[in-house]
Amino acid sequence: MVDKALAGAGLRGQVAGETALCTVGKTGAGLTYRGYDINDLANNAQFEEVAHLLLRGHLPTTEELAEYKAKLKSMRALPEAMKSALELIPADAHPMDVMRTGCSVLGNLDEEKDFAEQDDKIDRMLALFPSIICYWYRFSHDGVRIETATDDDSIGGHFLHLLHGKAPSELHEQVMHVSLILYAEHEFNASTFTARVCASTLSDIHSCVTGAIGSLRGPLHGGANEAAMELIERFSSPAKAEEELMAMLARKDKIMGFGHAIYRESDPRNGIIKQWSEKLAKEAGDTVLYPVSVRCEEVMWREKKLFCNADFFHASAYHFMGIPTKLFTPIFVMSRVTGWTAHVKEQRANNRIIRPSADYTGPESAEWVAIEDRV
Ligand SMILES: CC(=O)SCCNC(=O)CCNC(=O)[C@H](O)C(C)(C)COP(=O)(O)OP(=O)(O)OC[C@H]1O[C@@H](n2cnc3c(N)ncnc32)[C@H](O)[C@@H]1OP(=O)(O)O
Ligand SMILES: O=C([O-])CC(=O)C(=O)O
Repeated sequence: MVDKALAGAGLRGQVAGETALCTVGKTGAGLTYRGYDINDLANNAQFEEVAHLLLRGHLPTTEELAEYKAKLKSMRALPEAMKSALELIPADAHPMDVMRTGCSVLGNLDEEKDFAEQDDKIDRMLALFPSIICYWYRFSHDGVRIETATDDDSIGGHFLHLLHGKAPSELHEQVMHVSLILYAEHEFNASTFTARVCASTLSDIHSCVTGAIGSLRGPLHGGANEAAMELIERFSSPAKAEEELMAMLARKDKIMGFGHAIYRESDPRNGIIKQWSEKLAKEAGDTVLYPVSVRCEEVMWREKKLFCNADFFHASAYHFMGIPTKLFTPIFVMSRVTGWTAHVKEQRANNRIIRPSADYTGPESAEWVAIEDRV
């Protein structure tokens, strides 16, 4: 990959603040949340433990985890006014717009009146986001009004249960834990920075998260997992994938799910989700999608030294669990809400309004022309 100078466009390489939450690429390819290596977290933890780590500052004890999960579980029911709002959104709406609207509506129904309420508001968003997307999806696509107050043990299990109308297998619930852990936090990425800028004006927590959802929606950020799926499902075999990818590269097309703003040689989340995707492929009896994905990875590295980021193998993994492509990025929201809000808390605890400067490139001075004299 071209080793661009870490300066200039896109604020690359510039330190824009401090955080105790996460390091990205500090030791080469590493990723840590509050000092814990991502491999240890993904291999051993449940997503709720990681949420507790990010939001409460430490890994929970058994009692703390049980209490935290019970609290989240008790908050899964949607308010009637939220259901009415979701029922107004058409089936062809973009699910990330549904998430954005759902979050904003929640800000009206459950306003954060004081920062002392932040933890409760955050927990409610964490508990409600799967309910919001699944209620809208099932109502608009299947014409059913689902009950969202399930007794599922985990957020990922709850999501799959609401989506498919039945409790998930152990394997699928486990993959959801891993996926939600991998997506939970990533330092000053675009959507988190959006949340921090909003927080720096002392705005409310729902505004911070609503803005962050908008930033995550784009295909250069969270939207890449859906774009990656749309790419790989076009290929009927690894050979076909190679042929078409070579043509895309010759056209200088951007290949979604590859490359990264900070990592230079690999994304540590890729190897983890790739392994789970392979397991799911075996379970599903897949002989095309996973081999196609592997060939894409090989070709991109061979030709361009571009590597898969967190999004690429998430596409096939989610697909094997029967998740519709358009719900991929909303799952990212269900996870990253922990990172976003941990950053909002951090920003609030040591705040100064974020307001950088710009190099002016416009005209030096312009002479006023009355409207009737303008051409
Ligand atoms: C969870 C996440 O948000 S991870 C990111 C998800 N996004 C994607 O997968 C979208 C595809 N990837 C990209 O667009 C980019 O790699 C980004 C947005 C992630 C990073 O952008 P940048 O920091 O500008 O990339 P970087 O400086 O490393 O790019 C170096 C060169 O490689 C090229 N390049 C980078 N990624 C790709 C790609 N996926 N396909 C083709 N070429 C690429 C760039 O065009 C650039 O070439 P140039 O110097 O001729 O303009
Ligand atoms: O850090 C970034 O720029 C994007 C990313 O991988 C993430 O937000 O998970």
